[in-house]
Amino acid sequence: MDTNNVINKVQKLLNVFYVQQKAASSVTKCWKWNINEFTNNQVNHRYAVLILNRTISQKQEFIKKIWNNATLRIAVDGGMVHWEKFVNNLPVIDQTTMKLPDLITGDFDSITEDVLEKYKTKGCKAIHTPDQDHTDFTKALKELNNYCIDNEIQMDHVIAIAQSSGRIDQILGNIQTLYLVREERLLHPETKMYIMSDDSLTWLLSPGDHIIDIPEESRRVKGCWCALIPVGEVCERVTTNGLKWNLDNQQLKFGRLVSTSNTFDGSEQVKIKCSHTLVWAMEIPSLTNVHSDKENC
Ligand SMILES: Cc1ncc(C[n+]2csc(CCOP(=O)(O)OP(=O)(O)O)c2C)c(N)n1
Ligand SMILES: O=c1ccn([C@@H]2O[C@H](COP(=O)(O)O)[C@@H](O)[C@H]2O)c(=O)[nH]1
Repeated sequence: MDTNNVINKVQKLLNVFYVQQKAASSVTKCWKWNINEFTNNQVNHRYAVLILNRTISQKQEFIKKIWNNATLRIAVDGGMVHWEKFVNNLPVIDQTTMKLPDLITGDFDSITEDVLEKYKTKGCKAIHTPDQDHTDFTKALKELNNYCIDNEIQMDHVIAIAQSSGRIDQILGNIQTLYLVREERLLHPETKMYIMSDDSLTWLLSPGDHIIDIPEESRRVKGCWCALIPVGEVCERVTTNGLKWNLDNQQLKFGRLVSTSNTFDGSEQVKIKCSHTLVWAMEIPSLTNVHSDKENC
């Protein structure tokens, strides 16, 4: 075969590859979000829980269950101190039932030395992540991924327990971590990543179609909030179903329209089609005691 023939053949192969890639990327992706898989401890779902450096504000019963049923438990730096406080505040009989963290990670500038030593002695694995160009949260997810690869397991969900109060740099930094999970493939692409803050869950909606199962309580409790926020980029086109204030092929953009204080219309599912990435956040009242006085619909 002469050189021209070889070049022709390679070009044809490249064309086929290019057409296949284009076809694959033009297929709209559809994501199904069923948070009951971890909020209600449904069996057969693998998830990891991380405790970030904020007070744990969810109900004790909820945290006990989600923590003990997790496949992997990580305390991130000062998160370890909050976890210890949480356990010490439980009735004595419950304290012994709490599983230990599998990993304690971080640059260790917030955890106290005595707490770190105490849990190392109890057998928890401590991983020092000193890099100062990434947050301890981001680095903890890298360690989580290493753990999954080493142990040949794949998580369905990863839930980081934080708070949307206090330091605004940390609040936005945590959203940045959600973006890094996708952009830098910090986790397996099928693993869904959430931030749980007080009585809400936040996650990223990538361009495509999304079907979110709405827990019964979020539909029933009057004024349960949800939001669609174009944090990382302008979202040129958004269409929704299942919200009180639906969008119809509209643009979401800071300085123009941002969908905060939206709520559900009672449908079992919310459907969202978005051309660009959005931050989705929703209230799940039973996670905390704060809104227990809210009216039922
Ligand atoms: C451009 C730039 N800005 C800021 C920093 C500093 N920085 C970014 S992430 C990080 C580590 C933060 O650690 P974390 O434990 O997540 O938060 P802390 O409570 O220690 O502030 C630091 C110091 C940087 N490396 N580069
Ligand atoms: O106010 C805060 C402080 C921290 N976080 C998150 O927790 C981790 C660990 O924090 P350390 O201060 O290093 O213990 C940090 O990376 C943040 O993701 C927070 O959400 N709010």
